[in-house]
Amino acid sequence: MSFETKIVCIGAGYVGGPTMTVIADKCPDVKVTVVDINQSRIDAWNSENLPIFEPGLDDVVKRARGRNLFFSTDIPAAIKEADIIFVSVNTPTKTFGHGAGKASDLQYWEKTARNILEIADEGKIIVEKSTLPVRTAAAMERILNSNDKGLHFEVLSNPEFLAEGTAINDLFEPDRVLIGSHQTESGLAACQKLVDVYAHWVPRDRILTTNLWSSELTKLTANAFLAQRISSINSISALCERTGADVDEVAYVMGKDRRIGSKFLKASIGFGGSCFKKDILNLVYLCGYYGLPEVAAYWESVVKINEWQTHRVVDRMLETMFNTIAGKKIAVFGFAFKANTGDTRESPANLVVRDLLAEHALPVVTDPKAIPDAKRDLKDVIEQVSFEEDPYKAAEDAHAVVVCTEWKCFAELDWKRIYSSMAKPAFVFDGRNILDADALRKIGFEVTSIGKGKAE
Ligand SMILES: NC(=O)c1ccc[n+]([C@@H]2O[C@H](COP(=O)([O-])OP(=O)(O)OC[C@H]3O[C@@H](n4cnc5c(N)ncnc54)[C@H](O)[C@@H]3O)[C@@H](O)[C@H]2O)c1
Ligand SMILES: O=c1ccn([C@@H]2O[C@H](COP(=O)(O)OP(=O)(O)O[C@H]3O[C@H](CO)[C@@H](O)[C@H](O)[C@H]3O)[C@@H](O)[C@H]2O)c(=O)[nH]1
Repeated sequence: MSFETKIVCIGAGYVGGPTMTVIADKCPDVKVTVVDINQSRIDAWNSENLPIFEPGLDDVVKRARGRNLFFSTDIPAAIKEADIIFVSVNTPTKTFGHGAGKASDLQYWEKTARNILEIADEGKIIVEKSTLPVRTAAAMERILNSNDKGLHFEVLSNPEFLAEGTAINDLFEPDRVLIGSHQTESGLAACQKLVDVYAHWVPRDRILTTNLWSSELTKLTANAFLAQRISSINSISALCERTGADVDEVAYVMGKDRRIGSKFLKASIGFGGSCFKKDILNLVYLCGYYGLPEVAAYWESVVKINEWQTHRVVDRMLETMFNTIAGKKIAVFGFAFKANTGDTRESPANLVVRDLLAEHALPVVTDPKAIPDAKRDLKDVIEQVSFEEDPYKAAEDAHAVVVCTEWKCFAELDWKRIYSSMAKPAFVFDGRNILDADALRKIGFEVTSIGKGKAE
């Protein structure tokens, strides 16, 4: 079958895989090829065992794969035939040199630009799908348009707003799709081509177009605002614990004010994931770079409060468990950074486990999806941590259970059974406020929740 439009996506990760799968599903007239340098990732995308766990993803891949959706490591062939190239490679925080610990590491990004330049023999539309510092498109254009083949590349910014665990739904029904372009004739024409792709299923009034820099900056800002809400409520959770206020009640009532809204006000042991911390630190770096130290400090505090909140978990454990947890088995319920994903990148559970080890406790990690990634993340301390698929076994003889991930299955466990197998007194630290604390107390547990002080 010949396709009118050919899309290629470089980078078959958490973003490239699901976004391209949905584009292929919704646009049967478009050929979509997802390429990656990682052979085993591509093999997994072509198998029954996809490389990432995302509810609903398997069915959509099955519908489109082999029809108009292809996964390949043949990057040159894909680049050659593409009209539109999405770049969705990783853009982690730089760990070396200038800007280390804050700035984006753009080496993977630049490599793809040079790869495209080397292989392409006609001009193409290049779409930034990765999250990037504002004004990256200018660098991309300089590299691409430095060719001596007389080719013109138009760069668009089309940041992705999906959240892991709900990616398929977020992609099927996005709040908005954002496309940034130059406001020139060729920029606007390229923008229209991408609008036409999304218009296959996204209502036109939800496809928003802006200039390139607004689009790039909006992505960083959206993540910073979401994370800021979590740090704000988490900071208040500490005050609730001292005063007898209940953070869930405070958040609920505040959220009823439509100007505030109810979402992203769930107090927790802190936000995790590959994006929030990285993107805020990038914003902090950019503010410094553009001579705005006060703005940088404002956003950096969001990350600082988050780390503080996670460290408070073991502090509170010590306070409650007679100032020592040395030699005590502690069951860590959940290692994924949030529910419904096996992703553990920047998971607060990682920090909790390390704090437990610093106190010479004996952590046992259980998680329905994330044990393989947990083992990878804890490689350096693997001898001191146990892993257990079965949460009941993880809790056997434990002095405490600490809930680190909001998996619904943890709330549905038989907590009487857990209580009977634990050392006494049996402590529960609910780092996500997902358990019925009163019911647990009736069983006999000593329960500590986030942002809930002693009544009266
Ligand atoms: N994970 C999310 O939920 C999410 C959501 C929105 C935006 N983002 C952004 O999207 C980007 C990708 O994130 P991700 O979570 O999908 O990362 P990821 O690490 O899961 O995937 C990136 C992929 O790019 C591949 N890659 C790197 N260099 C390459 C090259 N030169 N050629 C071909 N392939 C190459 C890697 O092998 C990897 O498979 C990041 O900028 C991230 O900030 C992520
Ligand atoms: O009220 C809340 C909401 C979330 N979280 C935690 O915050 C983290 C991030 O959650 P979420 O935003 O749902 O997941 P991500 O997949 O990290 O998605 C964020 O990061 C993506 C990458 O840039 C963006 O595309 C998404 O819009 C943005 O929500 C997780 O640890 C959650 O447990 C809370 O503690 N309280």
